[in-house]
Amino acid sequence: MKNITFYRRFETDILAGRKTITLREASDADFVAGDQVRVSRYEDDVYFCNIEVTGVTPVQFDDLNDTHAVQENMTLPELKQVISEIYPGLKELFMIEFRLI
Ligand SMILES: CC(=O)Nc1cc[nH]c(=O)n1
Repeated sequence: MKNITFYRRFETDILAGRKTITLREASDADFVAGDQVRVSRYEDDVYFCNIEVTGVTPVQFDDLNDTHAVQENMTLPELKQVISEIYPGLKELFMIEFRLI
């Protein structure tokens, strides 16, 4: 089974179903719809759930919108700030949509 890690601060939102996408650089987006993926925390690799990937779509940083922000349980300015901190200067992102399984 493939694995993906999330920062610890996202764990509660994922488990509550409030965060249903993740925006990743290309090297971290090697998923296709239907993949069942083990999820662990980036900081300590502690497992916390499994997800099913429901879609993978390229998205430009400059095209991020309120729908993406809602899917991340953030405001759009918060989302742009977070992504800018994780991937400074990166314009081409991939939106991985998922559901808890
Ligand atoms: C570990 C890691 O890169 N986590 C990320 C990155 C972007 N979005 C996200 O939800 N989680």
